[in-house]
Amino acid sequence: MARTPLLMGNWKMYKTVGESRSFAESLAKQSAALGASVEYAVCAPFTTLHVLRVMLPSQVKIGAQNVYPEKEGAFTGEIAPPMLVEFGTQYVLAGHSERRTLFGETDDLIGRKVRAIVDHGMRAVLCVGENLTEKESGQTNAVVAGQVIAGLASLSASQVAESVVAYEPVWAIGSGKTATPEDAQSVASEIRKLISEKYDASAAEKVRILYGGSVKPNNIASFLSQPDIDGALVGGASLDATSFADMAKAVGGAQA
Ligand SMILES: O=C(CO)COP(=O)(O)O
Repeated sequence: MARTPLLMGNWKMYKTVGESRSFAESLAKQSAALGASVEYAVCAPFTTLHVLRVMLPSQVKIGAQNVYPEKEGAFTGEIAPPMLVEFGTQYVLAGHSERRTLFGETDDLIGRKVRAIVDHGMRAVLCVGENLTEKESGQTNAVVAGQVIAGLASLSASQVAESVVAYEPVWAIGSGKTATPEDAQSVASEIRKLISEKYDASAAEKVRILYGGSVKPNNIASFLSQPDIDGALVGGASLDATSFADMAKAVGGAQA
């Protein structure tokens, strides 16, 4: 069964409401680039979700970059899953490497976030990836496997099937260096094999695996043309509407 490709932007801590409005207006003018065979989403700062929901072309879904794994409570500064649902949020990132390294998120907390996202009817995008030291010491597959197992631990096979795993080597994020498409494919294939072993063949067949790390309009097709890579999670190159539209065109081409 064919998996629908997913082009997902991660805006990180960029864009005010005014800047988000400009992005949405510009992308709306280029919406012919958003082909029907691909799914699109933008994971934006909480403060911009409303304006994006109202103004983005309807093909582009709304995603959040973080969530706290409780329904409500005395957790100053945090955002609860029902608050995201109310905005029409369909995807939520969990375990981005910046959250793991800058904010000390553990595999245990990330697993609880994934569970909370799914429990509230949204789709989790579990981010995994090795750092440079781990890559150079040949630990990539072991590190990624540990993060995948812990992140998805509380989900059933059918919930895993509906989720997304984003393989983002830490050394490739914002560095201008990418994994080779072949290396990214090899890790994606290992992730799929692991999910087949831990859950079942159907979950492995259905779960979407994205590559992230210095993806640009001129290299995205080389990743999407790999058999186990179903899309891209894009930081810097997703901030500009024309660049987003160019990637949409390239993804449509790669899947044609
Ligand atoms: O971290 C990323 C997406 O989540 C990747 O960022 P860049 O595309 O800017 O390298």
